Amino acid sequence: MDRNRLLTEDELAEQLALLKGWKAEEGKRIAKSYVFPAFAEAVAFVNRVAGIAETMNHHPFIAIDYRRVTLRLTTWHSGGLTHLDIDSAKAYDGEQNHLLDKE
Ligand SMILES: C[C@H](O)[C@H](O)[C@H]1CNC2=NC(N)=NC(=O)C2=N1
Repeated sequence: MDRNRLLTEDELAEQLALLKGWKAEEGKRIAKSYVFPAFAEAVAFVNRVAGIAETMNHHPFIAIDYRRVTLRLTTWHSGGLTHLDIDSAKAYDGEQNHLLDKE
């Protein structure tokens, strides 16, 4: 399957239903905010996200606002949302759960 192909609205709705806390923005991006107990954990999470992004060669927009990290995903070369964005969101959420396990 071509993971660079733009998702249809139905595909996007289906995929978002499988993800927790990710919201579509103008049908072109998906975004999620994660809140951590302290700034240091927020930064550690961003470093994990960076490692995943490099491995997948698919990079999110990242905002760190003290303990809140907001990630935004879109596939630049496709001009919208693809399976690459969904795959990335799942990978980041996996990292997040890992962090929660630690607490
Ligand atoms: C050359 C390199 O493969 C491309 O620029 C990659 C890098 N990371 C990327 N990240 C995202 N979100 N979309 C892209 O189209 C993309 N393309």
